[in-house]
Amino acid sequence: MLSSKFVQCSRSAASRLRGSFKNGPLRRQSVSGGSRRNIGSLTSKLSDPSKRTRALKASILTTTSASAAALLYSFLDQSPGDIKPSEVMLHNQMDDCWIVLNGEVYDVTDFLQVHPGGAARIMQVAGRDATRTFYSIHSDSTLDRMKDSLVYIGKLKGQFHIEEPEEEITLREMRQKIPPLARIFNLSDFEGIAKEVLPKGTFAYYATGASDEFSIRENHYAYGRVFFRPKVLQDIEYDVDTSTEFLGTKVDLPFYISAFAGSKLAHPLAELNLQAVAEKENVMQMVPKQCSYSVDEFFEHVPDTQNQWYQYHFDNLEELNNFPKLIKRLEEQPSIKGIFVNVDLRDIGNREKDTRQRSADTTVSKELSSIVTSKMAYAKFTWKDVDKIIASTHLPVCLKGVQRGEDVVLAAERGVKAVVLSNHGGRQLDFSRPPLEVLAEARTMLKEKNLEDKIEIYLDGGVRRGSDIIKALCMGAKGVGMGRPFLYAMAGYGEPGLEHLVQILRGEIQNNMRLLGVERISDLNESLVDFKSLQFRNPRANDTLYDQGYMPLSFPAFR
Ligand code: HEM
Ligand SMILES: Cc1cc2nc3c(=O)[nH]c(=O)nc-3n(C[C@H](O)[C@H](O)[C@H](O)COP(=O)(O)O)c2cc1C
Repeated sequence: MLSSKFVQCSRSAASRLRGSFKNGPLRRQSVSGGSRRNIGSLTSKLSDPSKRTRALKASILTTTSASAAALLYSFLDQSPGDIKPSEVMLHNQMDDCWIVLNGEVYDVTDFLQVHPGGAARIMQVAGRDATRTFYSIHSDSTLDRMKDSLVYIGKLKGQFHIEEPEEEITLREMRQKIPPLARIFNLSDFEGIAKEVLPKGTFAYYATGASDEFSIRENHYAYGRVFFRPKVLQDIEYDVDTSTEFLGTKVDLPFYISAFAGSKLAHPLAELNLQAVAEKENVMQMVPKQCSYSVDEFFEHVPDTQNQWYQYHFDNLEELNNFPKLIKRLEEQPSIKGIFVNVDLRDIGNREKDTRQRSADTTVSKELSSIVTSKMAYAKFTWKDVDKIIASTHLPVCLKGVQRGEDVVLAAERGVKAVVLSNHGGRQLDFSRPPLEVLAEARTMLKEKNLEDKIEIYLDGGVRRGSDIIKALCMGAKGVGMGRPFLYAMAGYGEPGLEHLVQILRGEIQNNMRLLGVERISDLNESLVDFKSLQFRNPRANDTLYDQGYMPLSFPAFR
């Protein structure tokens, strides 16, 4: 029998948002209660002499007029509840930064240095009302969770005059003309639409690779170097079976929704959209650490019967030390069938497209454009830590971001249950090889050591067609992950877009299987592909005459 929780969750993400949350609908939280609670400690922070000096110094740096200085002095004495927008606007520097959230003014100067999204993101709204920007990215619980890291200044008096930016007006108009889903034939179509309906900055954040973006392109081109060797005249039914097992869990399709930050920029319901579609289609969802909802908020909406993995990475040593606590929480969550820990994040990749776009934003000062996002010192994380994690849980422990055959062998020898061959969608080390190439290498090395059955191999990056998925499975992958296609589909069309994406891939996979002459996923094998050219990387020489003459395939037209 279905539990009431299951019934609740089988509805669409949107209907759930309208009122079925156990603790009331997700909405902006009024911070007034919380901020009052914090006033004691915050006032004491303000009365901290070093903070006063810093505020004073910053104001002298940022203001030149005597009246502005007078304003500052008056602030030092004032009680919360009467800070004018004009005053907030004075605090818009790295060493003196205020923002407004839900009508409350916060000093975030110190927080800038530790903000997981980097200082530059906050500086784009320094001295301004950040509410809209903040909630377009963060979960409703983030503010409550992090309040102790901010210094509360007081209540805003009046409002900021906010003009709707021109870009937003244009995007709204584009959305009114968006092609119907019936005109979306493939995953690239979603990308073409997302480019037109997302703010430039958001699209750049999604689309960016690292440096010169060789890896991001090669991820995809590698699939173009593998061709099929179909078997004809096979005794197969038309109704082919696309189901398979991931780490012993039955799923209906051989791909999964990979983990990615920033879903809320694509759609307000963010990961709940993904969860709803994954549940409906019995597709594996890898839940990201950087989810738009807290762990408890999110799992409240996940039925016990759903299949999910959890992705985690260690921003700092504290997170590594606290991991056993999180593992306990994940073990209590029946939907979680595996933990995937990133091993490709010793530093953040040089994501130039994203950085360049931000620097082009006229609202960002020159000084700011030189600040690179998220220059974080990720925690040192070694094979010994992997051993400890494996020993601490009964959940399968898996590694995401492995990039050479030798490391797959090491992982198998140590009891890691699965690896994802991935270069983070080309966002980390440029010129790291396409995962499809690493797959071929890893399979050979595992075979040599008789370790083939000890570990499952998944891969992600550049997968855009059902045929890509089939090729990877033929070459020995257990399943294939995708990131950007889901973000793009969600950005244009929300949950129906995601549903459409799954249907497109299902159709392509079934079609390919029939034409290859196989009935089941387990029938896919190396004899069905010719990958002799896989190693012949040719990062497409610029054949400009040819390129100009070639008529490219086009995206759907706007109405
Ligand atoms: C409005 C200004 C802000 C912007 C534009 C912004 C942007 C971002 C972005 C883009 C990320 C994701 C980082 C990544 O993908 O690598 C992030 C993460 C994060 N930010 Fe902010 N942020 C802002 C203000 C704040 C404030 C005021 C807080 C604290 C109250 C905060 C707390 C966090 C936390 C905890 C994370 C880690 C992910 C999470 O747990 O949600 N941010 N931020
Ligand atoms: C915008 C964006 C954010 C991402 N954030 C994360 C993340 O937080 N954790 C993670 O393990 N991988 C993250 N990834 C990488 C994806 O999990 C996946 O490896 C990659 O998207 C696969 O390439 P594809 O986008 O070409 O399918 C992110 C990818 C994108 C595009």
